[in-house]
Amino acid sequence: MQSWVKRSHTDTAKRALNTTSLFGTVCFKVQTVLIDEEVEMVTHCCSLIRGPFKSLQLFGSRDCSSYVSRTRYLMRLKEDDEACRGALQSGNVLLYHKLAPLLRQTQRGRYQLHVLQATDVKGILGKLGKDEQLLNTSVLIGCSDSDIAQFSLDVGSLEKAAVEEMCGGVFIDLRKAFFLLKGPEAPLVTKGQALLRWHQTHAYCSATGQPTQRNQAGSQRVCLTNGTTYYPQMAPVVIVLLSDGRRCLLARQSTFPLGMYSALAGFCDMGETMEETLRREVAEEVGLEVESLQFSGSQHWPFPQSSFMVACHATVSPENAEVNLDGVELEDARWFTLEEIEGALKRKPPPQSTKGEPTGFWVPPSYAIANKLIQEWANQQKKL
Ligand SMILES: NC(=O)C1=CN([C@@H]2O[C@H](COP(=O)(O)OP(=O)(O)OC[C@H]3O[C@@H](n4cnc5c(N)ncnc54)[C@H](O)[C@@H]3O)[C@@H](O)[C@H]2O)C=CC1
Ligand SMILES: [Mg+2]
Repeated sequence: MQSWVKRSHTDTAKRALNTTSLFGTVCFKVQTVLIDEEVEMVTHCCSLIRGPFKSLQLFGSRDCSSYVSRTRYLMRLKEDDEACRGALQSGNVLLYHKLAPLLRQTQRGRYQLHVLQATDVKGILGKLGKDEQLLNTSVLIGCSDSDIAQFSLDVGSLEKAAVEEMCGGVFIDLRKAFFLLKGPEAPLVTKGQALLRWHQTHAYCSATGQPTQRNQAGSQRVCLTNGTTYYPQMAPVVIVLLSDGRRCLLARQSTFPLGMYSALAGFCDMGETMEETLRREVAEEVGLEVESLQFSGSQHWPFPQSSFMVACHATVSPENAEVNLDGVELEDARWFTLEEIEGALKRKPPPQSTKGEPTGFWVPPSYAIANKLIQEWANQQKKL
């Protein structure tokens, strides 16, 4: 049956499919990509190639999990500028203004990410008399559960209040936004910001001083003069909760909010393993020798720049648990009992305007991986 389909049309159909989002919206994309008289033929070709639209999936993904399909889809968008531009046209866009994300308040007063369609963004740009090309400066940050490519875009060149009014949202500083958002929205908003910030600070090659050019997805930049490729980077950090079997060690820097204590953390030196960093940081900051360690999890941490936090539990012997503080970085470090930790986990952070020491110490909020380490330690101790 396929023999009567002209090869050129089959190829055109394949190209059209390659510029669509993962599922759905095929008819729309075909119509935008092709001239009218080709649409019917191409639509038929599409069904021959992929089967009916409803079951259309790229990469033969009926056999794969949807996670694998989405991952492969994103991988291709990073490699294929044209496909990425196509995905952007029907994608979801998170707006930022000078790196502050756009949130909206629900009727119950809760804050959510304000996710816009690319067509809405174009409408806003048009109304504000800006070139639609600004949309093309978006960077790819993921793929939604409904298989729509997700992008982030900084509209810092537009008037903030005007965009807020048109969108019915508000741009909120990331530190606050991170605290207000729940579930997967928090890491998504930080990823979007981190990638935009990386592009804003890597416009030039550090070897030649010449401009670098990004790919459409924003997953890399290339120096036009010497061809060096730059990729977005995170600085690796080890964060560790020390235990002497009975108590855990928390510390504070003078720059922390009043009363907050956290796990020890430190940047990896060039060439170090995670284990070496952990051992060194503990020795440097509190003068203790680690006996054993156990990996717990990891987190991208956007403050003040992008860090890749690797979280571990570690033990020291109770006989050698006397803290010898490095006063340069830390203001205080103390051993805390399970009872004290349980109290701190329940305590809410004091309002920022609070003057003087709050009554009782508190620990980082749940979105910080330090909190997870502390929770894990407390749960473990309760079992003993
Ligand atoms: N998500 C979480 O739960 C927590 C995250 N953190 C984060 O961990 C990171 C590291 O913690 P610190 O105790 O401050 O590290 P640290 O103990 O290594 O000390 C910071 C110092 O290390 C030097 N340094 C070396 N490489 C650096 C790099 N790539 N970037 C910045 N400074 C570098 C600088 O002199 C800086 O003053 C911080 O960004 C902090 O925000 C800290 C505690 C909890
Ligand atoms: Mg440190």
